[in-house]
Order: sequence, then C-alpha cells, then structure tokens
Amino acid sequence: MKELKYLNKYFLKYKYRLLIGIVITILSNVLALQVPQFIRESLNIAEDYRNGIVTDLALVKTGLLNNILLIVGAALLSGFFTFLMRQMIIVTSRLIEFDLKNEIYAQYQRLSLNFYKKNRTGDLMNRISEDVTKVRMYFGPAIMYFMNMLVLFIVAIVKMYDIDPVLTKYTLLPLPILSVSIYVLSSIIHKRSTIVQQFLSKLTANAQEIFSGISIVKSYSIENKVIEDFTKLSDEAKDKNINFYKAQALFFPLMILLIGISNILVIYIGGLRYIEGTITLGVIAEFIMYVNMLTWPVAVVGWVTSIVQEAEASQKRINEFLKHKPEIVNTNTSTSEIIGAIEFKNVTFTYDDTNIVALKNVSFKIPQGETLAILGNTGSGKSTIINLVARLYDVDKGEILIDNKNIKDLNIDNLRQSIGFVPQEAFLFSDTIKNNIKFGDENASDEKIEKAAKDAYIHHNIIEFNQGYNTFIGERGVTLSGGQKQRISIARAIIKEPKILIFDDCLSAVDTETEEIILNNLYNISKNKTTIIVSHRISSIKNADKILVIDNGKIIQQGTHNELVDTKGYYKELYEQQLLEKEL
Ligand SMILES: Nc1ncnc2c1ncn2[C@@H]1O[C@H](COP(=O)(O)OP(=O)(O)OP(=O)(O)O)[C@@H](O)[C@H]1O
Repeated sequence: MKELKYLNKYFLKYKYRLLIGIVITILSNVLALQVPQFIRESLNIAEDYRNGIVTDLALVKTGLLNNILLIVGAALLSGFFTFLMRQMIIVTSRLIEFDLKNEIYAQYQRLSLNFYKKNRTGDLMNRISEDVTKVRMYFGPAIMYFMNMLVLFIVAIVKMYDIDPVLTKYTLLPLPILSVSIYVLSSIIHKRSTIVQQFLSKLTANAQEIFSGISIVKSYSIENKVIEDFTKLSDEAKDKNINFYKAQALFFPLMILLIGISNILVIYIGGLRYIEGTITLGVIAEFIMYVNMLTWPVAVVGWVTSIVQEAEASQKRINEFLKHKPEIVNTNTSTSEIIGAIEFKNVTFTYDDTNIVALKNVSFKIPQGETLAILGNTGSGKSTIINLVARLYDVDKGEILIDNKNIKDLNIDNLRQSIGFVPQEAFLFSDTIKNNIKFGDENASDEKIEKAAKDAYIHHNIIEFNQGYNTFIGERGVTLSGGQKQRISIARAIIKEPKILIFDDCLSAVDTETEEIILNNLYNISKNKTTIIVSHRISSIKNADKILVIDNGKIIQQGTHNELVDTKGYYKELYEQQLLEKEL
C-alpha cells in the first residue's frame, strides 16, 4: 500500500463525495438485510396458522400482506440506495481517474527530451491508459465492494448470531475457503489477462508499423512474409487468450459450488435443529437468504485483494514518472526580455545516452540581428548547437550567453517563446493547414497567415487544394510532399515573429529555384532578427554574416563566404564541388 499513499490527496479532494457514498452504502445494505427477517416472519405466520397456534385467517392475511409490503419497500429502497452508491463512488473514481491522467500528462510536458529518448512511446501511453485504469479500480470498485462487504458482514453476522449461534457457525464455515479460492483464481486470471494485453499491444504495434510502411512492404514484395509474421504472432495471442478464458470460466462455477455447499449445510444443520424444535422453518429460509447475500461480498474479498495488488504495481510505475525530476529546470519565473544576441563560450556537450561528445570547446558570437550559418558533414554537431540555443539540453562545460546572460538564468518560457524553430524533419499535426501555421501565433488573423504562407512560398500550393487553408493534413487528410511540409513549417516559425529564427536544414526537400525565392523572402523577414541557418548547400548560406564550418564537434573554419572561398579548406572544396554539380 506504500505506493498507493500517493493517491491520498485525491481521497481528500473528494472526501465529501466519498463520505456520502459510504453512508449510502451502509443504508443500502442495512435495508437489504431487512428482507430475510420479513421472510422469516411471513413463514412463521403461515406455520403458526398451519399448526393451529393462530386461527384467525383475516389476521394471518393482514400479517402476510404487511410483510410483503415491507419486503417490497425495503428492496425498492435498497435498490435506490445502491444506485446512489454507484453514482457517488464510481463517479468519484472516474473524477479521480480524470485528475490523475491530467497530472501525468502535465508531468510529461514538463519532462526533458532525454526522458523521451529513454522511454518508449508505448510505455508512456500505457502509464496514462492501462495503469490509470487499474488504479481507478482501486478507487471505485475496490472501495465500494469492500465497504459493502464490511457492512453486510457485520450486520448479517450480528443478526444471525442473535437468532441461532450454532447454525451461524456452520453457515459461515465454507466462506473463508471461498474467499481464498477466489483470491487464488483472481490472481491467475489477472496474470493471464496481463499476458493477453501484452500480446494485444504487440499485435497492434505490428499492424500499425506495417500499415505505415505499406509502400515498402509492397515495393519489396514481402506481403507473404508480413502475413506469416502476423499469423505467428496472432496464433500465440490466440493461445494466451484461450488460457485466460479457461481460468475465467472457472470463476462463477467455483462460486456457485461454494454457495451450494453453504446452502446444503444450512438446510442440513437447520433441518436437524428444526426437527429438534430449536428453530422455525422461517429461520432456515432467513439463513439461506443471508448465505446468498454474503457469498458475493466474501468472494469479493479475494477479488479486491488482487485489484489492490494490481493497483499498487500500476501506481508504482506511475510514481516513477511523476517523481522524475525534469533535467532542464526553469529557475527564473520573472519575465526575461530577449533581444537575441547569442554567444557560445568553450561549449562542450555530451549526449549521456550514447556518450557521444557532439560539441568540443565550441566558441562563437552572433550579435543581435545578424545571420549565422553552420555547415558541416552529417553528424558533425550542427543540430546539437541549435538544440542548445533553445535549451533543450544543458551544456556540460562552458556556457551559452543570450543577451550576455547565462541561458540557465533566463526564464525558459520567454526564451523559447522568442525562438522560431524550423526543424530538420517538418512535423505537422493532424489538423488543418491554417491551424498548423497558427501554431506559431494562436491569435493570427487570416491575412497574417496568408502573408506567412506567401513568405514561405507555399500559399500558391495551398490555394490549389479544394479546401484551401482549411484542408486537413494527416491520416485522413491530404498528404503533402516533403518540400510542402517544410514550407508550412517555415510559415509557422515566421508567423511567430520571433527574435531568434532557427532553420535546421529545412530547405533540403525543395529545389534550388524555390530555395532561392524563400531565401530572398527570409532575407527581408530576418533583417532585424538573429538567424541561424544550418545547411549543406552553399547557396543557402552564402549571404550569412558569418559561416561556421564544423567537423566532428569542432569549428574548423569560420568567416564570411568571400573569406572562406578564398581560403584553402573544406568550404572552398565544397563550394567548387557544388558549382561543378550545378554546371553538370
Ligand atoms: N539525441 C541524441 N542522443 C544521442 N546522440 C545524439 C543525439 N542527437 C545526435 N547525437 C549524436 O551527436 C552527434 C552530432 O549530431 P547532430 O545531430 O548534431 O549532427 P548534425 O551535424 O546535425 O547532423 P545532420 O547533418 O545529419 O543532421 C552525432 O554523432 C549523433 O549521432
């Protein structure tokens, strides 16, 4: 129960609902437990009349009618309270489930990129869906049934003992056996159901991957192999499912068997005591009813124990994430106005998951409003520089200054709000084109959106779609070309009107002519903005105020285009090679 303590704050938050729920549970059970007593009294009236103890038929009829009305009334009221009980307790458990999901989701948003590298998406999704569902069972059904069982047990046993202690002992005898057997069976069922769930996830993941890579499957003509793999997996899943249902199929027969044994004991021992004249027939009927009323709650003890164990394991997994401290911490909550001067001072950075030293002692300066270009081979560290400017990671050694202040001392939200970032791989949400651009500025007018799209040279493509800016992108919408996606992603950054613009090799999928147009537009847009452009093409960066050439995490050359083409080295070689390619 250690892990589940974390949830106590939710019990406190909904304490009134839960308290009312518990009071209603008590009322509902106390009422339900009146019914056997009225049945005993009815049978006693009938027996007394038959034995000649009471002779007035009219009195017997009135007695019976009164009892019937009481039985119906108690049953109706108890039913109504059961409904209210579910409304209170189960609805509260749903409210807690909602809060917990939001809490986990908010924590996910706080955690740094490294966390996402170390944890698989499937796992993150599971915490929020599967694990929270299991924890909800602890809040809802577990508490409700436990309360139910407690009240029923206390009230029923007191009543039974009061009537006949000997018969009570025999009646209760098989119940602990029932509880233990149900617990053992529930644990087996849960174990098997977890395996079934795992296989289901595997099957879904497999199908999802194949559907998204269907063009590769078809072009490599590997449909048969794909079908074979899927069949193998689903065969295994079927076996696990059969195993699970075999265990589940035992649940109710086992319960019925044990109820049957209790009933037989009541009838047998009760019968003997009736013959002895110790009890009436009505008492036997009353006890049979108690046995049947107690069986389910007793079985539930076993079931609830396994629910609580599962909830504990799930909450442990959830706590691991909730207690995870974000690596990037915002130490400044006051507003930091960003102007846009950037400086790297002897920056060294290592990715801790791979131990790759991506930057080694890198120093450079970009005055506010100037453009820096970064060029280098693949894997040389270009994107790492950009990630550090947005403080997606913290440096190991050296420091990064923004407007002469250490990046760690700035309000991280203000910093990121001041950056318009166009990543290497454009990511668009399954939404309209308009909303994807507006992501950069929620309040942008249609004119502003169009202007940004024109600057990114995508407007003419958008208006060709039937729905124009309202065209839906994504799984059920149009599929855009790589270049179109890149340009929408550029429009999204432009519309933000940030102080710092970052383009990470984001024109790689457009032809040189389009590139030229976009670069001209960007030249005007980025005039008073600090800009960083990463590219492999000299044509994209030749107008920059400064160019850094990096190799293996180190700056090997720096200067303007004119300076670098006049110097022997990587830049000159690349320039000549790209000139040659253009001529060919
Ligand atoms: N998230 C990461 N975790 C671990 N290692 C990484 C990560 N990102 C990059 N690296 C490693 O750091 C080095 C620099 O990578 P970086 O992405 O900065 O290169 P790049 O110059 O932008 O390459 P490209 O032109 O191919 O995009 C590479 O060796 C890469 O394998």
